[in-house]
Amino acid sequence: MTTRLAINGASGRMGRELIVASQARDDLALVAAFGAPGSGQLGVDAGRIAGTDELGVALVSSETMADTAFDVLVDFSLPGPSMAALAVCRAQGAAMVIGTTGYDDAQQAEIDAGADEIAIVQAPNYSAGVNLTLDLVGRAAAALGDDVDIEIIEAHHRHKVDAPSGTALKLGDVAAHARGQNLAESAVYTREGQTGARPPAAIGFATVRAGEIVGEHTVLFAGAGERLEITHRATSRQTFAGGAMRAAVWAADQGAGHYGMNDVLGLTDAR
Ligand SMILES: NC(=O)C1=CN([C@@H]2O[C@H](COP(=O)(O)OP(=O)(O)OC[C@H]3O[C@@H](n4cnc5c(N)ncnc54)[C@H](OP(=O)(O)O)[C@@H]3O)[C@@H](O)[C@H]2O)C=CC1
Ligand SMILES: O=C(O)C1=N[C@H](C(=O)O)C[C@H](O)C1
Repeated sequence: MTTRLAINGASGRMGRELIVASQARDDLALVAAFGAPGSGQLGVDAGRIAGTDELGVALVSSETMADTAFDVLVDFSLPGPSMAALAVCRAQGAAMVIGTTGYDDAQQAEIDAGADEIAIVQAPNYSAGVNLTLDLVGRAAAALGDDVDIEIIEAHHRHKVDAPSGTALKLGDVAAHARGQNLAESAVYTREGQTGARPPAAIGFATVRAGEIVGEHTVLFAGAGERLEITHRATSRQTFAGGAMRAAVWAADQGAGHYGMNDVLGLTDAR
């Protein structure tokens, strides 16, 4: 069976990669490409936007989303626009694959509520490598316990608008959970001036924004006389796009629920 796929944020960095990745699968048919209402690329063929052959699907304003039928919507846009997309998916009973990061608590609560009605896959990172990294970090944090200091360092391109990255926050959440801590109570997002000594249970975050770095994450476990570092480096956005396409096909077959990439990949411990 072919899944009818719609993409929100289709002319963005990830949107263009999603268009390309959708063409590599014969179980997906791209039926709609949505962009910002004011985009100068409205009306342009999605294939042309992505640098491939014409696909016969033009970029249209996301304000028209409710007029189009699809089985699954893949959203890599911004938190605000993805909330509007969520409302359309709920109204249509379509599944949603959420790649967008940077939600506030109220927006995340709306996503959680939406998952009572439709299948939602939400992951801050759709690469298989990062999802295995989450598993490894959970195991390392549990094994090393309170004897080590945990710091998370992430680096991304200069265009990224949210910090720390969604992946860094998820890594922190997994590490905190594995040590019986709550990330909200342990996280240290900034340090400047007379900070005082490091609280032992702190989970620190450091953010780099530079050039065109696709996405790099290191979790540092520093103890007495040794240091363990677990690093993932994405070198192409195709790794995210391919994973999101896999999630889209999977989501189309699921009942209502809030799923992660661990469910799509069949991993039990990773998120
Ligand atoms: N989960 C994962 O694996 C990954 C997640 N991400 C996340 O995906 C998101 C997008 O990243 P990226 O592609 O780099 O960002 P971009 O800014 O390149 O893309 C976002 C797109 O959303 C569009 N947009 C803005 N407003 C609307 C609207 N109202 N309706 C529809 N589309 C709209 C923008 O259009 P315009 O430019 O015309 O304003 C733009 O094309 C980020 O949150 C990022 O963190 C990124 C990579 C991997
Ligand atoms: O904005 C990006 O580019 C990325 N965002 C995601 C995040 O916030 O974790 C995933 C990836 O690292 C790229």
